[in-house]
Amino acid sequence: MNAPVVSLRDVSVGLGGLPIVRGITADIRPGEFVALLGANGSGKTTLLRAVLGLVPHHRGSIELFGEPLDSFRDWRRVGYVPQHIDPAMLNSTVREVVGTGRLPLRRPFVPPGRRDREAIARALAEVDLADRARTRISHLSGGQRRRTMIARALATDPELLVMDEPLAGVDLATQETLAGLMRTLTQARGLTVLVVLHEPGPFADLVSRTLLLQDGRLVYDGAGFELALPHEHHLPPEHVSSQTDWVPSYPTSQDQPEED
Ligand SMILES: Nc1ncnc2c1ncn2[C@@H]1O[C@H](COP(=O)(O)OP(=O)(O)OP(=O)(O)O)[C@@H](O)[C@H]1O
Repeated sequence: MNAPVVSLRDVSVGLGGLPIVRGITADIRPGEFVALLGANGSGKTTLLRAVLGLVPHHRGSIELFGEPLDSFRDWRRVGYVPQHIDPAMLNSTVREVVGTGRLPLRRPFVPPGRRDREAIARALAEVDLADRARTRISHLSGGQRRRTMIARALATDPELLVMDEPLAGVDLATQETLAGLMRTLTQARGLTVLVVLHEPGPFADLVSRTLLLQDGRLVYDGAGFELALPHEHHLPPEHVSSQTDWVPSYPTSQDQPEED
């Protein structure tokens, strides 16, 4: 069996002094299309950001492509589609934004080379935005902005695509377009996908596996979308994180010196 693309062992994340993600253990293998589901505030985005090293985990271990996250440097292999486009990008053109996806492969302040331009053109063509390359982001529809960010994530030819709620805030027709796009991309590129979704929508057919979070804990890990009411625990007890001994590794109010 192939080595996992993402390996999580007893991963816990705390934010602002509160435990947000609690004792997650899961492997994501090459070619899987994994949906991370859960109610608002269940910790989906936080877990995604921990996998990308954007927030620290306080317990457990994370590996990408068999490499511990701390020493992982090959970010070319990972494409990230955040939920929101950075407002600082609104004045930039589609091509410029997609070009920022090449930064893991470029030297700072050096203009894009031939390979960069080819990769950007390929990514734009794949998301059907080649004719919008010079358009400013502020002039795009919601669906076009999503496709721009997907192209940006594809610009390094990643093996793992991580997406945060790509279906949120766009109409059903756009959701279906995005699902069709993902179907083509996963087949053409053999991508492994980890995607946060609120509900399956048009992605349901694509998803090969669902991880369901409830209050930061993994309460379901199974095939497809045959769900799984959020309050039900579907994992055998030994796989469900209890996390009774969770201790934040940063100062709490009890650690503060008392004021006179
Ligand atoms: N920087 C932070 N400091 C403190 N708490 C935070 C911080 N960021 C997020 N949280 C809290 O962590 C919890 C989980 O947030 P997270 O965004 O991971 O959930 P989610 O499952 O992605 O939710 P949603 O579906 O609403 O996006 C929420 O209660 C949120 O308020």
